Formats: sequence, C-alpha cells, structure tokens
Amino acid sequence: MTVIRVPAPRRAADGLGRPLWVSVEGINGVGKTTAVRATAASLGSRCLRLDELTDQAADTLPGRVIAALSAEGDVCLRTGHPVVETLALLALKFREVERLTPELLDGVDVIVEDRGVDSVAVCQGAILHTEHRATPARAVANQILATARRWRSMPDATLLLTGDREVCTARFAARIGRTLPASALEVIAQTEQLYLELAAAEPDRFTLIDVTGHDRAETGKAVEDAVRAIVARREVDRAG
Ligand SMILES: Nc1ncnc2c1ncn2[C@@H]1O[C@H](COP(=O)(O)OP(=O)(O)OP(=O)(O)O)[C@@H](O)[C@H]1O
Ligand SMILES: Cc1cn([C@H]2C[C@H](O)[C@@H](COP(=O)(O)O)O2)c(=O)[nH]c1=O
Repeated sequence: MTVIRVPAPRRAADGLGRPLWVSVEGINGVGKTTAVRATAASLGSRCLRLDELTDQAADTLPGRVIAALSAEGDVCLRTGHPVVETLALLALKFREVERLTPELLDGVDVIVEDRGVDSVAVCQGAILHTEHRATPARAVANQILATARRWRSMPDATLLLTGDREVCTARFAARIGRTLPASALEVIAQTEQLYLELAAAEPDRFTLIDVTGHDRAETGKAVEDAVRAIVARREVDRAG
C-alpha cells in the first residue's frame, strides 16, 4: 500500500536554528494576554509575540473571521455551526505558522503565542459537547489536536495558567462589559477540565503555573521566568 504523506505547511527556519515556540493557555480572564505582553516587552526583539486571534485588527483576515464568528453576540464565538467554526479557527492557527517568514524570524529566539491550538481543542471540544451531548468533549479535543498535528508542529512548550475560576470569569465579564450566561460559564468550566486533562496527558510539553492570588506583575513575572527557563534549557541542550 502506498502511504500518502500530507504536506506540512511552509515553516521558515525549521530545524536546529528555529526559534522555540511557547504557547500560553488558560481559561478566560486568568491573565494570559497581560502576561504575554509583559513577557514579550521584557525579552525585546529576541521574542516574537503572536497575539490572540480575538485581539487582531478588524481589517485583517483573522479579525474578519472572528467578527463573523462573533456576529451572533455569543461570548464563545458560537454561530450555531460548531464544525465550521472549529475548522475556521484551526485554519487561522495554521495560517500563523505559514506567515512566519525568515525575515520575521531574523534574530528571534522564542515565539510566545497567546492561546495556541490547545485553545481551539478545549474551547471547541467543550462547545461541540454542549451541542451534541453524546460526544465527549475530550474526544473532540483529541481529534482537533490530531488534525492539528498533521498540518503543523505543536508548540515546543505550553504554559498553562491556572487560577480561581470565579475570579477569572468575573475579570472576563468585566473586561467585555457583559454578564456571562450560564451556557458560557458551562463552556469555561469544561475548558478548565479539558486543559488539566491535556496537561496530564503531555507532561513534557505542559508546565502548570498557578496564578491564584497573583497580581498582574506577579503573573507576568511567573510567565517571563518560565519562558526564560525554557530558552536557557534549550541553550544547555544545544551546547551538550
Ligand atoms: N492578576 C490579575 N489581577 C487582577 N486583574 C488582572 C490580572 N491579570 C489580568 N487582569 C485583568 O483581567 C482582565 C483579563 O486579563 P487578560 O486579558 O490578561 O486575561 P486573558 O487570560 O488573556 O483573558 P481572555 O482569554 O478573555 O482574553 C484584564 O482587564 C486585565 O487587566
Ligand atoms: C480559540 C477559541 C476561543 N473561543 C472562545 C473563548 C472565549 O470565550 C472567546 C474569546 O476568547 P478570548 O480569549 O476571551 O478573547 O472565544 C472559542 O469559542 N473557540 C476557540 O477555538
């Protein structure tokens, strides 16, 4: 039997010299964006920050797709077509890799990504489960990650920020100026559980950082320290 290989997306600077890829994950309001921005600012030009899909400018392709997925006003990007939503979000995550040209990566040691493919896996796993109760959320999440792995490399390291869910959802609600409906709270609770399960399944990739009680600066410092430690470990591995 002939085995047909699926081509990987174009990826600049593959191999030994490529930058480390660190994704930052966690439920809404745990402080990912604040910490990623502080970390990238502190590391300077050696760090390339990839903004969350929902934070990209309205006139970009991701901005337009997110606007379409938000058109129903649901805080969870639900338009009633969860499979289409999942594939659209995954496509945007593949596009991020394809857009990394050698020029963009010149002098970059580490890419720090605010919500990576794991976000798509846990959010869409939770959403598809709420719409098709017979389908376990974890099975959907695993399937999304298996699809992702066929088309792009997974992050070298993933920092999972954990915190008090009620505090996090209150911050999220305050940030978007809305009361979260029960359906959104259910999705967020499910994503929290899925994150922990994915982290337990891949202990070499995931590092858990508990930011309960941390202020913004403390969370930023914890993420920065973790990124610096991962970069330093790679330097030691290279030298050895
Ligand atoms: N440690 C903290 N203590 C208090 N407020 C915080 C803390 N970290 C972040 N915030 C505030 O909470 C809100 C959410 O923070 P942030 O956007 O960084 O979280 P996030 O995890 O990226 O959320 P989302 O997934 O919804 O984008 C922001 O208004 C931010 O200023
Ligand atoms: C990646 C992704 C995200 N969502 C949800 C998660 C949040 O409720 C919203 C917006 O995210 P933000 O971090 O608060 O900006 O979108 C989703 O439903 N599906 C996804 O794949």
